[in-house]
Amino acid sequence: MSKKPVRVAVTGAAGQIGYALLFRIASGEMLGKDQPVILQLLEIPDEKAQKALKGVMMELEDCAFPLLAGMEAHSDPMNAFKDTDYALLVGARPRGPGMERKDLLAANAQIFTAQGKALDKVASRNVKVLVVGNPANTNAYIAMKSAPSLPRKNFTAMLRLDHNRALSQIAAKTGTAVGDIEKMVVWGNHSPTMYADYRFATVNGKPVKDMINDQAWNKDVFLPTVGKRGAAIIEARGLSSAASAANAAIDHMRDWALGTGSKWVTMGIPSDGQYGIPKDTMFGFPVTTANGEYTVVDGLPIDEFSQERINLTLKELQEEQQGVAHLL
Ligand SMILES: NC(=O)C1=CN([C@@H]2O[C@H](COP(=O)(O)OP(=O)(O)OC[C@H]3O[C@@H](n4cnc5c(N)ncnc54)[C@H](O)[C@@H]3O)[C@@H](O)[C@H]2O)C=CC1
Ligand SMILES: O=C([O-])CC(=O)C(=O)O
Repeated sequence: MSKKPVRVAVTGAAGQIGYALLFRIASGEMLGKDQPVILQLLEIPDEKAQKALKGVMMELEDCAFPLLAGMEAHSDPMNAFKDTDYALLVGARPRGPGMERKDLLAANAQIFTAQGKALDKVASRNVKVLVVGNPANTNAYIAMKSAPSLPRKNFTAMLRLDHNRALSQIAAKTGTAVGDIEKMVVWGNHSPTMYADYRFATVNGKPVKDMINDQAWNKDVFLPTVGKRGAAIIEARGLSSAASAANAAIDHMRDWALGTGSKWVTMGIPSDGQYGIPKDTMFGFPVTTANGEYTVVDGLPIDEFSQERINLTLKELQEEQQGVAHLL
């Protein structure tokens, strides 16, 4: 017997990440090739955005995806999030000319407060929320704080693109296959302060750290390359990462829903105090997942260099949180 459809809400559905994301969700790449989905798509109440969304929906129709059990266009989160099982919050206000980080934070705080409240009221009590829109960690924190009746653990931020970027850089450096690398970690904020950490990584069981054995490369090449990759893509493409961001969102949700076994992945999740990160800070941690739940890989040794990097990204996140505290 075929499975009951699940409801997947996507915000910013007519944007460039949306265009790279929706077709893959509808084809079963996120939740499995046997899981029908109903897409509940949210765009701003603007004629041009809603018209563009209709165009994307026409294309989704034209794919005749067997797993696409329904599709809705919305301009109000209270409708878009009704009974939703999964919510991918992609839509956000991008940084415009002359905008400071705090202006961006304030503009997005309004969006994510409203969306958190709507999720709180109308979503499934088991909803799995992934925030992609930047600043992703703080937006996820705001949504979580605005949804007090939902479990905190339901709210996550996307660090998976950083994780995947780190894997590719290590594969290139060591001349190995991406798929053979295990135990990569990216700590902290989705921003250039993130700490991509390959101290525990292995390739076919061999330690990557020993294969590279070059702390100067780690500090001066690897970390800046991964940390500033988003800016490098913008510089090259004239547009920010979209297909790779959508791919990371699929990876994040698929692993959360379907399980990783013993494989480590990075998720931005509200801290329970692990590694000295204050409770509720939306922080990138190594996790494994099973039965729809994630578990932090705890107790890893943190050396002096790593502690410094973790402190730096934590400080930035705390400043972002303080910047929006008056709005919550
Ligand atoms: N966490 C991560 O790793 C990454 C995050 N991003 C972020 O993802 C976000 C989306 O990127 P793109 O799709 O390239 O941008 P985009 O500008 O192409 O699309 C964003 C869409 O969101 C819509 N939108 C804005 N406010 C909304 C709201 N309140 N409700 C519903 N829809 C709303 C806009 O109308 C637009 O269609 C940006 O904030 C970007 O910085 C991008 C790449 C990686
Ligand atoms: O840098 C940006 O604006 C987009 C982004 O988050 C990324 O590519 O990591």
